[in-house]
Amino acid sequence: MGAYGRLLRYVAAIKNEVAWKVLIGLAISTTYIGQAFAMAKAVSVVFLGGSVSDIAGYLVIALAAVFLRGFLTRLMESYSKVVAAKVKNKIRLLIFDKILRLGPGYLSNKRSGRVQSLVLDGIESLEPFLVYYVPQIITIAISGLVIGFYLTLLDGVTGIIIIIAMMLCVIVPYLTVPLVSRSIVTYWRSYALLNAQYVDAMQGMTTLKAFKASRSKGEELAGNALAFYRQAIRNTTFSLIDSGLMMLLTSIAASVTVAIAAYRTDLGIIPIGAVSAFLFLAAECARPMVDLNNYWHNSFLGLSVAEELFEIVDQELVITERENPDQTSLEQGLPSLQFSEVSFAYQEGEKPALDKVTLDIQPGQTIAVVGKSGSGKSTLVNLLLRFYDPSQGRILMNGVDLKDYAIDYLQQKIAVVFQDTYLFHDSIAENLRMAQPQADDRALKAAAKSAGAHDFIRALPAGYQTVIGERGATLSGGERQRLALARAILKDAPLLILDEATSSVDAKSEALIQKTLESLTRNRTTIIIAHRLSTIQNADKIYVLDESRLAETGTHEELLQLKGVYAGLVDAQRRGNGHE
Ligand SMILES: Nc1ncnc2c1ncn2[C@@H]1O[C@H](COP(=O)(O)OP(=O)(O)OP(=O)(O)O)[C@@H](O)[C@H]1O
Repeated sequence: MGAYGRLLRYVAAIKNEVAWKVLIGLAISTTYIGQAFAMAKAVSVVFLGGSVSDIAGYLVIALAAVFLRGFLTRLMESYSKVVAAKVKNKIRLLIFDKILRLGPGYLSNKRSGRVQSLVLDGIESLEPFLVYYVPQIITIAISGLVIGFYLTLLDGVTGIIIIIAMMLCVIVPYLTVPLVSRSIVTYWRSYALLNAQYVDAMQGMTTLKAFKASRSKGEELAGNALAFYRQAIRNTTFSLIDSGLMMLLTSIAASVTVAIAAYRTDLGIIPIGAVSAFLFLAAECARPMVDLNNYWHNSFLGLSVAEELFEIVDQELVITERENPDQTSLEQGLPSLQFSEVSFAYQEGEKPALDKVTLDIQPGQTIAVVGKSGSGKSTLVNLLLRFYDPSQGRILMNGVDLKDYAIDYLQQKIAVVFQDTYLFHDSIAENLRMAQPQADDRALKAAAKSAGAHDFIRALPAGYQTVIGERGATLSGGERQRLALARAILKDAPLLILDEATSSVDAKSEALIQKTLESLTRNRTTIIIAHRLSTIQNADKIYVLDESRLAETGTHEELLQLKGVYAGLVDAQRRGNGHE
């Protein structure tokens, strides 16, 4: 079990905490042993005809052990929670960091609900193994050996029997691993599937309602919920059978030990006083075994989840940075950009999204990229941001290959307004500050004014402090776009990319934004991707993509004269707008 061994490395990372847990665990075991020992002594004294006053001291010790155990158990519980929070947080940060480094390319093939259940519930399920099982097995090994050794001193044969029985209790649960693990893996998969479908349904609620598909989606979810429920029951059944067997085994082990001790006493091999020691201490050997088995069971889900988590940890980074990457070449004036014979396909062997595309953009130019839907326009942006690397050809910025830049440095120098604006469930101010965390309120307002967003923000109940819901759900499409534009303006980067940035705003706002853009693009290199061709007529150069290839290049007038793809697009748009 590879994941099992690798998880132990995470335990090594918290070895001090584990050591403390073992110490507290040993202290708890000592109270049990002390209590059992005192009771064994008391019973021996009574057996040998002693009075209540003769056993008073033992009873006080037993009582003190009970109180001390109560305190230690509480201490152990709260300490375990602190350790658990710490280790889970560490693993979550590790996974989150890796997913961020893998980038959008990795996530585009994953379901958000699946990733969510893995990072939240999945990591949560590692707790029993990391925080409980491992320290418990160390505690048992030490306390069991001590008791076993002591009992062996009392009687070698019975002592060895109890040590063997304890070892069996540790080993036997491993025998049911294949059966139980299969059941738990299925349980986890059905849970993750249900979660993914639920998140999908919630996100697509409006579509489901609009297409009257909510009933059929609901039925599908109910079907999966039932499958999950059945799997959960099956799982519990396996678990109960297994822990029942374990209890039976430990009880048999304790009873057989006591019976053997009693028999050997009867034969006169061991003294009568030793039987009571076996009576109480054999039960003490059995008790932590049952706990251990429970922790083992609870660990199972985590062990199956760990395999998936390690898949992410092991996932090779497609986008890498070279050693000592360039972090200076974008400081020299406005950036130029050269795409030279760039080809790229999202999936190997599939039709390329870009096919031998060559662009030459001079510093400070405003260029436009147009083309039919699916012609590859947004893919250019994905490559510029290094979400993906070209499969062939090179992209140079200021004469340096994008692959030679530090990724953070490169991305800092590019401000993008994406086609599908993403706003977070936070205040407008914080959403804007994502572009520049130190920006003061005046800078926020100036950016919002330039993007034509200030007036609508002011009209909101809490102004810039208004929380706008997930994906900016409480705003209109146009308002979301204006905020995204304000965010890009605030970033103040030398390369500005507008991917359909004004497609959802009304004519009045667009006129205002166009004016802002004119001043904004004056001291920047700008790439505008637009469907509405009226917005890019003044671009220094227009690149026309068709079927992933660069079909035409020129100014608006030059392209119209060509009477090719661009002229066709303009014509189609005019007719669509009723200008014919
Ligand atoms: N993440 C992805 N995984 C696989 N294929 C993708 C992905 N993103 C885009 N594609 C495909 O790549 C091609 C180019 O897509 P791209 O988004 O660049 O087109 P576009 O010109 O920007 O289209 P639109 O104008 O509709 O936004 C399309 O065929 C599209 O289906």
